[in-house]
Amino acid sequence: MSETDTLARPVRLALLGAPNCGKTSLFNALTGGRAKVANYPGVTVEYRKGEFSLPDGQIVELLDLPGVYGNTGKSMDERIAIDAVNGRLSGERAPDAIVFMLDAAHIETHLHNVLQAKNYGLPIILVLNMMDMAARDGLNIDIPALGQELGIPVINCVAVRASGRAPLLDFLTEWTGDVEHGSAAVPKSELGDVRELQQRARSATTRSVSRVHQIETFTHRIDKFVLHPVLGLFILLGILFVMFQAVYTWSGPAMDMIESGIGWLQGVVSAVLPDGLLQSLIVDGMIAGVGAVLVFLPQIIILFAFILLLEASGYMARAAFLVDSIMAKAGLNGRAFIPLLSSFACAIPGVMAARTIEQERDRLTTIMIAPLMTCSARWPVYFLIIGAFIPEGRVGVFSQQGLVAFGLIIVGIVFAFIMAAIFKRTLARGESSGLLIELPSYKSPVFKDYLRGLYDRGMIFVNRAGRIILPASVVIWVLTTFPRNAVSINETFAGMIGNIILPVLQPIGFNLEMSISLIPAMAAREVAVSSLATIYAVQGEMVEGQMTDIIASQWSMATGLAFLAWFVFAPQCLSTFAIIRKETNSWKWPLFAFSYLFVLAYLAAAVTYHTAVAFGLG
Ligand SMILES: Nc1nc2c(ncn2[C@@H]2O[C@H](COP(=O)(O)OP(=O)(O)OP(=O)(O)O)[C@@H](O)[C@H]2O)c(=O)[nH]1
Ligand SMILES: [Mg+2]
Repeated sequence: MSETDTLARPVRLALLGAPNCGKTSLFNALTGGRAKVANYPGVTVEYRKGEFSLPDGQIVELLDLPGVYGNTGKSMDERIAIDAVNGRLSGERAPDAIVFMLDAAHIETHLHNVLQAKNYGLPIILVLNMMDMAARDGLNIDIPALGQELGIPVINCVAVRASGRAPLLDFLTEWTGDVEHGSAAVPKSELGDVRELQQRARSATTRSVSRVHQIETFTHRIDKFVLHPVLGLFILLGILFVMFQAVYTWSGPAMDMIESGIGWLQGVVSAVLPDGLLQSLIVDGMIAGVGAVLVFLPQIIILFAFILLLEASGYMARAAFLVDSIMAKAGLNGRAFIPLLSSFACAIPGVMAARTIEQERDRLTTIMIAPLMTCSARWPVYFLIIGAFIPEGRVGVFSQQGLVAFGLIIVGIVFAFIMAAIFKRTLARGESSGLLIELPSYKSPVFKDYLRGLYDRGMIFVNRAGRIILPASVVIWVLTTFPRNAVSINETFAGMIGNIILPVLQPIGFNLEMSISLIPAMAAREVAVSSLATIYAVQGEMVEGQMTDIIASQWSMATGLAFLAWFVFAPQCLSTFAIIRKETNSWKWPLFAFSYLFVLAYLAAAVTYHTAVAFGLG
C-alpha cells in the first residue's frame, strides 16, 4: 500500500466494551445506523461498520462490536469482537485505535477490562457512558482522577443524547488527528493476571468514585417485587397475558379499516378493468393475497409495542432470570433465553443470537429449538384460523381469542423445553452452566429508538408482503387459473401439484387448498394465508377480503384446529434452515431440524384432528 493510500483512508476506531453498555446506541447516533438496541446483554452478535464526520470535517470509520467480558473470547460473538480488534477478521484491516466503553453506573464491575484492553497495543480511550444513570444512582466520578489512575484519557458520555455525545466528539476531533499521524500515545501495557488487574481496578475506583448519597436505588426497589420467586412469576405471566389480550382487543378498528381499504381497492380495480385475466390477476391474485396478510399489521404492531417496551425497560433480563431454574430443568443454558426471545420476532436473529452461548452443545440445542418459538410470520396464520373458529366472546374479562393465542405460544414453549430435554440426553449431552446475566438498570425507553424499532418491525412485515407474498400470490394465481379449461381446482396445475401431497396430509384432516398453500409457505409461513386467499378468490368464493368467513364456512372446526396445531411446529421457512446451515456450518443440523419439526407438526395435527372429530367437530 502506498503512503497516499494510508493517508487517504479514514481513521478506524473500534467500539469495545462489556455487553449492554451502550455501544450500539452510540454507533447508531453517530453513523445514522439502525442496528438493534435493547436493554439486555448480548444484542449485537456481529461486527458492523459505519462512518461519521467530526465537527472539523474529518471522516472517522467506526466498528460496532459485540460486547465482551474479557480478552479471551469464550463465545462466538466475543471472538468476533476480539478478532476485529486484532485485525483477524477476513477482509478487514485492524482498527487504528480503541474506544473502550463502560457503563458508568456499574463502573466497578468492568473497570479491569479497560486495563486488559490496554494490552492490545493500540491507542485507547475510555468512554464512561450512561453518566445520567450514574447520577441518578448517586455516583460521583472524578473523571480526571480516574484518567490518572488508568493512564488513558477518560471522557464522560450519554450516548442517547446529542448534548451527552458532545464531549466525546470534541475529544475525538483532537485525538483522531494524533491517531492518524501516529502521534497518539499507546499506553504502557498492563502486566499481571485478571485477579491483579481487578485489584488495581478496585483501588482506582476507591480513589475516584464516591457515592454522594447511599440511597436504595430505584432498580433495587422494583426488583424486590419483580425478582421475587413467586410474585415475580405471577407478574411475568400477567404481563404476557395482558399483551395477548391487547393484541386482540385493541386491533379491531384498525383491522376493519385495512380490510375495507382492501375491499375498496378491489372494487375500484374491478370497475376500471374489464372482466378477464388481467382483472383476476390483480384482484384475486395480488390484492387478495397481499391484503390477506397485511390486514394483520395492527396486531403485529401491538405485539411489538409490548415486546420492545419490555426489551428497552430492562424487564426482559429479569424474565430470563425468573425462568432460569425452569430452563435449567430442561437442560437449557441460561444464556438461551435471549436467543429464544429474539426468535419471537423471527428465528433468524434468534439462531444468530445463540452465538453468545459458550458451550457448543448448548448453542446447538438452542438453535434446534429456536424454530418452536412463535415467530411473527406465524401470527397471520394464527389470527386467521382463530378468527374463523374461535368466537369473539369473553371468558370473564378475557378475550377468548386472546386466550387461545396465548395457549398456542405456551404450547410452542413447552415443546421447546421438552425437545431441549430430549436433545440434552441424546445429541448434545453434558452439563449446562446456569445463568450469569447482569441485570441492567431499569431505563425509560429512548422514545426515538422505541418508535424507530416499532416502525422497523412494521416495515419488515410490510416489506415481506411486497418481496415474498406478492410474487408468491402471482405464482399461485397462475397455477390456480391455468389451464383455462379446468372446471374445478383439481384440474388446475395447483390442484395437480396439491394432489401429489394430499394423500400424506388428508389423514390429518387437511384439504386440497391447505395442501397447496403449504408449498409456497416454505418461502415464508404467512404465505400460507395469502395463498389460501388467492385460491379461494380465484374459485370465486371471496367477497371482498372476508377470509375468516370463507375459512369458517369451508373447513370443519377439526380441520382448522389441525392447521393451527401444524403451525405451532411448522417445518416451514427455508430461510430458517439456511441460517441453521450457516451457523452450524453443516447440513446435518438443518436437515435434522426439518425432520423433527415435520414429525412433530404431523403428529400434532393428527392428534388434534382426530380428537376434535371424536368430540363431534369434524
Ligand atoms: N439512560 C441511558 N441509556 C442508555 C445510554 N446509552 C445506551 N442506553 C440504553 O442502554 C441499553 C443498551 O444499549 P445498546 O446500545 O444496545 O448496548 P450495547 O453495548 O450495544 O449492547 P450489546 O450489543 O448487548 O453489547 C439500551 O436500552 C439503550 O437505550 C445512556 O447514555 N443513557
Ligand atoms: Mg450492541
